[in-house]
Amino acid sequence: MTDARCRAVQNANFPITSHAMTQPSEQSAFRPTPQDKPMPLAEARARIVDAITPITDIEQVPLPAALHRVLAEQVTAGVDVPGADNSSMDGYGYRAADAEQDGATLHVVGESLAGHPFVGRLGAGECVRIMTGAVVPEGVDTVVMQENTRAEDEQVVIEKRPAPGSNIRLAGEDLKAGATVLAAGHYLRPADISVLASVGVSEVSVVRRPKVAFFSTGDELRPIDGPAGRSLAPGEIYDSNRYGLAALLSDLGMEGVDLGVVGDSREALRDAFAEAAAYDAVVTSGGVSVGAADFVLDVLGEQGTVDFWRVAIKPGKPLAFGTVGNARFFGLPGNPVSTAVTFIQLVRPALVRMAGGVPADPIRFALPTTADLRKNPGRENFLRARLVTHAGRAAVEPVDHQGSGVMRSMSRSDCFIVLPAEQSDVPAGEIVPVEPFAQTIWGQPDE
Ligand SMILES: Nc1nc2c(c(=O)[nH]1)N[C@H]1C(S)=C(S)[C@@H](COP(=O)(O)OP(=O)(O)OC[C@H]3O[C@@H](n4cnc5c(N)ncnc54)[C@H](O)[C@@H]3O)O[C@H]1N2
Ligand code: MOO
Repeated sequence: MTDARCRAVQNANFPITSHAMTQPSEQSAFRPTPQDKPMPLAEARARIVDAITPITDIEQVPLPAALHRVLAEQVTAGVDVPGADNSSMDGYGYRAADAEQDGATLHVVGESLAGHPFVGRLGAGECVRIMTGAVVPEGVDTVVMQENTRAEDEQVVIEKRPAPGSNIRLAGEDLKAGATVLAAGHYLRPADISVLASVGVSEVSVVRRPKVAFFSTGDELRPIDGPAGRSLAPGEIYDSNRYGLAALLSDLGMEGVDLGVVGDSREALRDAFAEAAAYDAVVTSGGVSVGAADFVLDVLGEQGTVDFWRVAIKPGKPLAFGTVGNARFFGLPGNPVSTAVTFIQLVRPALVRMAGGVPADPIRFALPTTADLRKNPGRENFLRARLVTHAGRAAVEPVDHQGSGVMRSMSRSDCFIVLPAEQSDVPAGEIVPVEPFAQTIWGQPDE
């Protein structure tokens, strides 16, 4: 294929969701070449997220099972929260007009407890003992906290008056009946479960979880649960990526479907692609570079479609994105750190959108690096690093070994140092952009 043809297809912004694109056809003959410039990460991310169609299948689940799911429909409040004006303090409720100065004495005519309201109306010079959360009786407009009073038999002396209207939480001040509690697309966190319970919701409609098939490719790979007692043959390595991918998917709340290890042959890959095509998404590791045994891109072209190949990041350059059947396809590079970085940067936002959610923009902040950083201009770099306190100030410390095969560099880190594509070496002490691993992944719809 000529460069010109590649360029034309890459720039055509073709509708990736169209039926034609999901069938092996002449269009699927599109193959990017290593002469094409890798795509900048921001463009790849926008392109992938735009290409994702959110799942619209709905499931009804009891509220306690809705944690970490995405609301499929907006929830409207059926009641006011709180349901009635109530006290925010244990103390005495009275009419401000009856206590014009400190030291005013009022007659205690009853009690209002949470769950046991005072029945009746307050007369002049009267007050009720009232507890936190108890309904404010008719006529009461102010509550004084108990510590600022002195009880004397049936009377109470208000030693220090609060401002009129104090310590009363108004009906509906949190939510009014009829108001939107949470919008469709809201990712449910523990506080949301509590808010939904506060309006009496016992069941919610949530989006079906994406089913994501994953497999690793490579003749050298040995599953960790292979024949007991057999040691690794020469050239074999344990298949760590598949387990890492399973964990990343599970962490994101996806339903992962493990299709195992697929050998480095076109036939084996064709079978695996055919099986994977039935899912919502497919994530693979390995076989996407230019090596003699790298067939993933070829088979993707034959059995599905290639949208783009190669992203200008390090690690993670030879990523392939496309479709296979109705599934979105993410062919991640095999070097373990590259697999993890591309999953975090590109697959994760795509799956959040597929799950009906809103991918949050990555959070980055600026910190000085404690060590020199090596960097060749060309690709955006994701160095693995730790947040530290250095000479009494927050700083970021890169880990020693930054090779894309050194997975311990990720496991010992808690953040990336993100160096822009055009950046060259950075001396210790310079301020660099830092992206923490632990950050909000699920944004929220406008509510
Ligand atoms: N001539 C070129 N060679 C390479 C290029 C290039 O541009 N030109 N790119 C390099 C980059 S960058 C990466 S990343 C790798 C990616 O290659 P593949 O996706 O084809 O990955 P493999 O060759 O299959 O494997 C790479 C490496 O990772 C190990 N691996 C693979 N799968 C697993 C697994 N499931 N668990 C653990 N380790 C795995 C594999 O054994 C290799 O060591 O290509 C560079 N080459
Ligand atoms: O850029 Mo590759 O993905 O690290 O070795």
